[in-house]
Amino acid sequence: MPLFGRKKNDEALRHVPEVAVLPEPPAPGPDGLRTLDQHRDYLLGCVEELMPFGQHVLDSLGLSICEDVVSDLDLPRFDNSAMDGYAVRAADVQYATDLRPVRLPVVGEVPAGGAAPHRLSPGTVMKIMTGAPVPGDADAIVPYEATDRGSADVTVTVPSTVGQHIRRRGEDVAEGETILAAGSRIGVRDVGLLTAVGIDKVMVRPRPRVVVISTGSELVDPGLPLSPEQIYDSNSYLIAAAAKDAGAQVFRVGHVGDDPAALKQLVYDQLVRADLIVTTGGVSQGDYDIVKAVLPELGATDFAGVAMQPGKPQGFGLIGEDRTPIVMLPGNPVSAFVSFEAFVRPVIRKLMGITPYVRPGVRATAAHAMSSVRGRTQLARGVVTSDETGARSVELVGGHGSHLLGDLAKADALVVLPADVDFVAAGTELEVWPLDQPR
Ligand SMILES: Nc1nc2c(c(=O)[nH]1)N[C@H]1C(S)=C(S)[C@@H](COP(=O)(O)OP(=O)(O)OC[C@H]3O[C@@H](n4cnc5c(N)ncnc54)[C@H](O)[C@@H]3O)O[C@H]1N2
Ligand code: MOO
Repeated sequence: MPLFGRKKNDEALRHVPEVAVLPEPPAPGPDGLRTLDQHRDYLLGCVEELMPFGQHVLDSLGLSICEDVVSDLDLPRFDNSAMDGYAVRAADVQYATDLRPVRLPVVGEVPAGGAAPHRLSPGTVMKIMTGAPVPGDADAIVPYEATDRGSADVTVTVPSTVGQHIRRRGEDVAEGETILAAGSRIGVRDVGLLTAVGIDKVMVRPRPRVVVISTGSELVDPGLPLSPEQIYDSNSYLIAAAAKDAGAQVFRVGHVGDDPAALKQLVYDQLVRADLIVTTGGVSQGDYDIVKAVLPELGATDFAGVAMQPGKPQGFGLIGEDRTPIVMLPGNPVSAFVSFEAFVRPVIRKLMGITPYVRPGVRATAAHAMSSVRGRTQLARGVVTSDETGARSVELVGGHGSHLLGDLAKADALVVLPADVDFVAAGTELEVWPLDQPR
């Protein structure tokens, strides 16, 4: 059943937009496969950053800003007190001690938010609260603790120096200063700074709306009973969680059975709210691998073998009237996850304008010998440890099987075993992709 009010008919579903043409895909190697880097770069070349728009500053957390932000204000805005106490002329109290206290009349009071008098006469003081503007000609603040806290007169028993406990106008941020450069990602502390200079909206690239669909007639939603031949749909949750972690606004549609018409209708229905669609399953050689069969009817698609393990069968397309990108991942759960890290996360980062699109890996030495498959970049699951000097080593968790979700959950990194080796000796330096690093 269609999920949205948009009118649909068979005619629309039969229509493959004429504009839907993909750029020339990378040529496969002699083994018929393209490399991981070639495939990722191809996908990145097929998608564009989302258009920026003005967003409330709190909703912009984690998003990429598309303008330089210049402060219209000095911070602090005016000279103000760092202490509750008395605004004084430092010269009047520079020699005050317990033995030689200085007594001065209190001629007024400045609360935070109160206007400061233009002038403090010599030989007088004013009560002042933290954050209140410093009266003209006052050049030091005497905290309550250095006085008898008097109201009409005050006795000062500690000497003061010029500038003491005064926060100077513009000493933190100067008017005209660039506080955030275009292309930066807005962090928690940026939200504090932006609002401190009075900015409530910023131009940012939005969170991509990512629709996640899993395919397979064997799938059942978690929480429901299973018959003996069924399994729970974990992929749609795993990929939805990963997309959320990457910064997307996720719509987890859930699973659809191996029914071509139902899949086509479902994907078509979702186009209205998708900046990116991610499916899992149905891209291999099986008799029921319907994604591969159906998606070309909705736009231009590219199904290819990538020289990686897991994650060899991959699909991509630009579908529907808006040429919405769709990434079609293999169904084995570890394959789907690894493919997400290799291809979908960079695509999401590009849509969001977050650079680098590909998160850089780190180096770690192999803690033990590792076997691999020559001709395929292996993305094995590993655990990284660091010694007291910060040097990292990595050991593998579990086997290479792309069904080993338990092992995947124990891992905290993907270990890149290069395509040109079938064996890695202990102590070899390897690239690893940390999984639990900040977005
Ligand atoms: N004759 C060949 N068979 C297969 C090949 C091949 O080259 N020739 N490639 C294998 C590889 S590698 C992979 S990866 C898989 C990919 O297959 P599909 O993308 O078509 O995925 P499915 O067949 O739908 O499922 C594979 C596997 O994963 C389980 N699965 C699927 N969806 C979910 C889900 N949402 N939650 C949990 N588990 C899921 C499914 O039950 C299967 O066990 O093809 C190989 N075969
Ligand atoms: O290449 Mo498949 O993705 O190993 O399991």
